[in-house]
Amino acid sequence: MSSSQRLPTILEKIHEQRLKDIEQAKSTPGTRPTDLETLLSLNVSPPQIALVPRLRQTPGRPALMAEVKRASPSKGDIAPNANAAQQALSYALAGASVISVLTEPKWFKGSLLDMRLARQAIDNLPNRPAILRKDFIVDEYQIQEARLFGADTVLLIVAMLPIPRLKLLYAYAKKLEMEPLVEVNNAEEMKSALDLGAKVIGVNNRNLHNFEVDMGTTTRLVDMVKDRDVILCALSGIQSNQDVQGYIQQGVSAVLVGESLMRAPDPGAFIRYLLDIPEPAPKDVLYKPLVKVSGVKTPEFAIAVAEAGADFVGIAFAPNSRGRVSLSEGAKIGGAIRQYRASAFQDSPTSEKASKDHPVNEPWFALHASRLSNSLSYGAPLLVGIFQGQSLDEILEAVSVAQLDLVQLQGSEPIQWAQHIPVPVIRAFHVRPDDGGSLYEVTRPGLHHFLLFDSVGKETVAWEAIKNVVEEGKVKGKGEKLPVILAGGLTTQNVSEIVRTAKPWAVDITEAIENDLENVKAFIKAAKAV
Ligand SMILES: O=C(O)c1ccccc1NCC(=O)[C@H](O)[C@H](O)COP(=O)(O)O
Repeated sequence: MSSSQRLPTILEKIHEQRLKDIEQAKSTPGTRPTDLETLLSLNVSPPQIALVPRLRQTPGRPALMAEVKRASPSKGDIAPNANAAQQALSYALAGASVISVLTEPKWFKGSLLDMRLARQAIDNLPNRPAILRKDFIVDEYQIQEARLFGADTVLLIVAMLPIPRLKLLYAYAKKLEMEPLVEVNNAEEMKSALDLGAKVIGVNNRNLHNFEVDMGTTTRLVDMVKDRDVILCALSGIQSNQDVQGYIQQGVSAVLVGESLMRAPDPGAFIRYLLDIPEPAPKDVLYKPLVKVSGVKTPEFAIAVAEAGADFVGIAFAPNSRGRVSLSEGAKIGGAIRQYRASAFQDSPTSEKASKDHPVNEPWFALHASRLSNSLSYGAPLLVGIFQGQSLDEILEAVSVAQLDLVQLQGSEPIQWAQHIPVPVIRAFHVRPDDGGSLYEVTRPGLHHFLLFDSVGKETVAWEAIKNVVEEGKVKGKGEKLPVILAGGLTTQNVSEIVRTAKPWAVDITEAIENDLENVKAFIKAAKAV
């Protein structure tokens, strides 16, 4: 024990239970200490990020540690039906720097699986928050579990640990490249944390003897860390923007919020309120879709299509495609597009310097759609190679020979191939009118970058069948639907109406209309006339 005070009863009980849990896990085949050692040496633990720089990314406002907490000893059930992955994703998209996941099952109704799923839900974000295993850590074994289940850091509670044990656990966490959050509740514990060399110290406003929350607990300890290289966090009881503002004025750098976030009907909106982050502009408005013209067979026609305002030029390498091009024809079209782009780039005003800010977190498909839309600002189209039933080697050869900007896979290829192709991938799905909810796999983030919905045969794409999937792309509190490319049966006559109802990110006209440039121009005009 670190102080002469008796451990609070609930901590004693939790401590005792956690020791039993650890013993049981250690004696279970598959999770014995030697198993965990082997798993760590195999590098199967997900890659980690460093806590301190992640917490320092938000100059001008405190970093938020947003907690997944279904229940607690002091409050009983808080949000017993909460979904850890969904909660974590909404925290991450709203600007949390850390997702704290309570993994204690008995009093907090949490688990390591919760933490793993929370991690998976945010894994494809370009600037994901760090994952904190919030538990009662008394053994190195729990730190190993934390790493294997995707944590970037762990909590060490000074009140629970004799100083020599605290030192060993702190050193072990550092050995696994985790800077722990060290929790204190009074000046004596703060001194122990500082002596330890802790870089991230959290002051718990909750008195663990009687559960009373005194928001002044953090305030009284602020001076002890002044002028030190320590990130000070206020933990517990934070419910309002005024609470956060008060701590900022006192020099607190981070706040940890559990219960009030778990009770908020819209956690994203609540985070924006807590941190004074403005509401994002709604994106679900009518905007001009991008246009992809596919089936281009010659360099001359590719340039004419580019000049007509197409955003993508599609060339088909698929053997059974009507507009099939050979590798050498593809190379000539690729060369022409590169040349066209170089002259468009020279004519355009000097580009803005790339932003040095950290990337903003957006859902996977929205992120890639907005990045690509921004990259089109030079007015030159991107070249897409379309493949069906071909080997990965054939695809890679065509990417290199024709200098493709994107690859379109027509659907029968393994979904993981996107990981092996060095340019972004559009995945096509052929939709039958009765496909309804069977399209969930297509929206899996982290593999292909863009979704193209095509019809089966010559019909117009069955928009109604995929409407729900596209609408459900909306992430709670973010209000964005899935950006999709629509193809199949689109014509100059029907495209305006489809754009108005389906609001696709892009539309595709296939077969390049037998080199009918006037039709291509009319299609582009109709698609963009919203
Ligand atoms: O929350 C409890 O009742 C509790 C009881 C005993 C030990 C720990 C406990 N909570 C863990 C925490 O540190 C809080 O979950 C965390 O600081 C968030 O607090 P809040 O925002 O008040 O939910």
